[in-house]
Amino acid sequence: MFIVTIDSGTTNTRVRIWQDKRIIADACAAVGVRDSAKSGNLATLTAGIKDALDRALAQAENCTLDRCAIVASGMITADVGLCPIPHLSAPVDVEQLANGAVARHIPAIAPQPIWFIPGVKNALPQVNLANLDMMDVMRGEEAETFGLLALHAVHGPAVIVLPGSHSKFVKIDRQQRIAACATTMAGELLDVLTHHTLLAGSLNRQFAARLDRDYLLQGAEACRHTGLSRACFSVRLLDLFTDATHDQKASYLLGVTLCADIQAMKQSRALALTPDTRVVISGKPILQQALAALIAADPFFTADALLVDEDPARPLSSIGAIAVMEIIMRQATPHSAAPSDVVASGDPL
Ligand SMILES: O=C(O)C(=O)C[C@@H](O)[C@H](O)CO
Repeated sequence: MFIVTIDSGTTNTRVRIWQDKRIIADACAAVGVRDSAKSGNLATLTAGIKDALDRALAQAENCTLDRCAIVASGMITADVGLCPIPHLSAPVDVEQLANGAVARHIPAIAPQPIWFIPGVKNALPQVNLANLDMMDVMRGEEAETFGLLALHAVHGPAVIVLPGSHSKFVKIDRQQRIAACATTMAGELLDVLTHHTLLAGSLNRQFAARLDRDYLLQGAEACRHTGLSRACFSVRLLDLFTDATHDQKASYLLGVTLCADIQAMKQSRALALTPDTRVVISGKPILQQALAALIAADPFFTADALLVDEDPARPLSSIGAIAVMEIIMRQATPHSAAPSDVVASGDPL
């Protein structure tokens, strides 16, 4: 039996084919829900996923589509995705995630149903301005979270940090459930500032290759003291009036943006962090090191953060999706696709 995992976000989709817990083929497509949101239909997204699936299948020896179970996670289950599913309300464990998965026939992609994993939201009966800070959502990171828990000896209570375009801070409770999360737009912010503002000139349109800890901490301090916007402009001043290197300027900007992340994590009423809460950081090494350095320098925290390595052979999103798929296959859940579940790519959203 082969398992195909489809990890589809806002701009990119990755298809991997697995056999015996090993990736035997993979392909990427520059499509995501941004395409369907822009066009108002699913044609580009569907065609991109199908193309990536075909390319992956062409690499996979002895594997044909009819021998595959297919499982998908990410923004693909959002209102502008291939299979809109409401978020499950936290707390959610991996079994509940599997029970909430929906099978849907999408003949333009595969003859068999695709299992879609729902996202997770914080439990809040009604959202208003007074409690907005307690609300949060994720789609895709729930699979990554359970992937991380499957691979590493992390026991709740803990907060798992998944840095990305949207950084997620995911609270795990004692029962190894997702209890709540908080999202920031640190990755997108850093990307926009580095590539699409005046700072692009000061930073040569590049992120830091190596972390300069002093500049990181100074950037964070400036953000705390003068606010995000002024601290960002200080990168230009470093460029105009000092001989700071590229890595120093880029580390400073990293400190500015991540300072706001640490603040979000500490202030979140949904995460309810205490000084001794275990913080576990995944993601790119430079982001891990930067967040760990900011936590080490922050008197609020009494414990060092734990860094977990990313293994390209065992991507968290796929490991989590496979854990969900294995539960589905074990249970042989009867709620497979009804005829009304059939989606055609030309359907309007
Ligand atoms: O659930 C939604 O609708 C989101 O917008 C969540 C988004 O932040 C993703 O988690 C990014 O990966």
